[in-house]
Amino acid sequence: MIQINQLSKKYKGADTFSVFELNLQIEEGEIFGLLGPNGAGKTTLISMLCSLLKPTSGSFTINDLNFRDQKKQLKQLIGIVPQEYALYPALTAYENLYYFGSMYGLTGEPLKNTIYDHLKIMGLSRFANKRVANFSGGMKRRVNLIASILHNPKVLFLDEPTVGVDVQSKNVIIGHLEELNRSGTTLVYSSHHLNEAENFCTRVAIIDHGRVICMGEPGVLIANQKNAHNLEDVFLSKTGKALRDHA
Ligand SMILES: Nc1ncnc2c1ncn2[C@@H]1O[C@H](COP(=O)(O)OP(=O)(O)OP(=O)(O)O)[C@@H](O)[C@H]1O
Repeated sequence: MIQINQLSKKYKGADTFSVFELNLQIEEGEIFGLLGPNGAGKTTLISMLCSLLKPTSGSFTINDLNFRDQKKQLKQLIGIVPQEYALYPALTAYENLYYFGSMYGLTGEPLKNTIYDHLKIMGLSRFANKRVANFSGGMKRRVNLIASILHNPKVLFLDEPTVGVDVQSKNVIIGHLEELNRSGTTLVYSSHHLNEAENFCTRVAIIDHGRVICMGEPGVLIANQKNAHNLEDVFLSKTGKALRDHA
């Protein structure tokens, strides 16, 4: 369903490629994890797949839609949960969600009902009419997630959806994502939470320096890596222990 062929990105003025000749196939119904150290290229890859960033070379299709000629149809098919909050702090949760829903052509009662349904599942019903500016990080993450799924996307891209949230919010977010997946949404998610990814993902790709260096079901990767007890052990064996500081 997602077919990525030799996809590369070199930012303007950069010396090196952030994503380099990357090939990947993600099947319908998967929960696919993109893992990798800071600067590995996860956000760059997700941004290209969401048509937010133009590839330098290579190609990809989602549900056989080509990113060059069928961008408009492709955007209707996908949802994006960005790493940064894409919310208007001065608006209430409901107003934010109504705005995002209307961007996908949703209106009136159906949109209103969908918003209230999601707010309820996310434990936010009583905050519907409160300004987002006063929300905690976990509440903002949950509103951010709802904003990206109101149009019921076939594929949802999530860039670190549980970063900076408490365990309670994380459980609600992961639970809702699993429910979405059960009802047919393919999830592609990046994270630094390896324990979470180990339990949540059907398959993961470990990315480093813009390339896939290892891919498979978490359990199989752990079983195949000598002395590995969990995905973090596999990750460290594949990517090393050196810090990835850059400025
Ligand atoms: N707008 C940009 N201009 C130039 N270089 C960029 C830009 N955005 C990212 N990069 C570089 O591209 C590389 C990949 O960055 P990217 O943000 O995709 O990594 P990441 O795996 O998402 O990292 P993190 O886990 O820290 O979010 C890094 O070297 C980064 O410095």
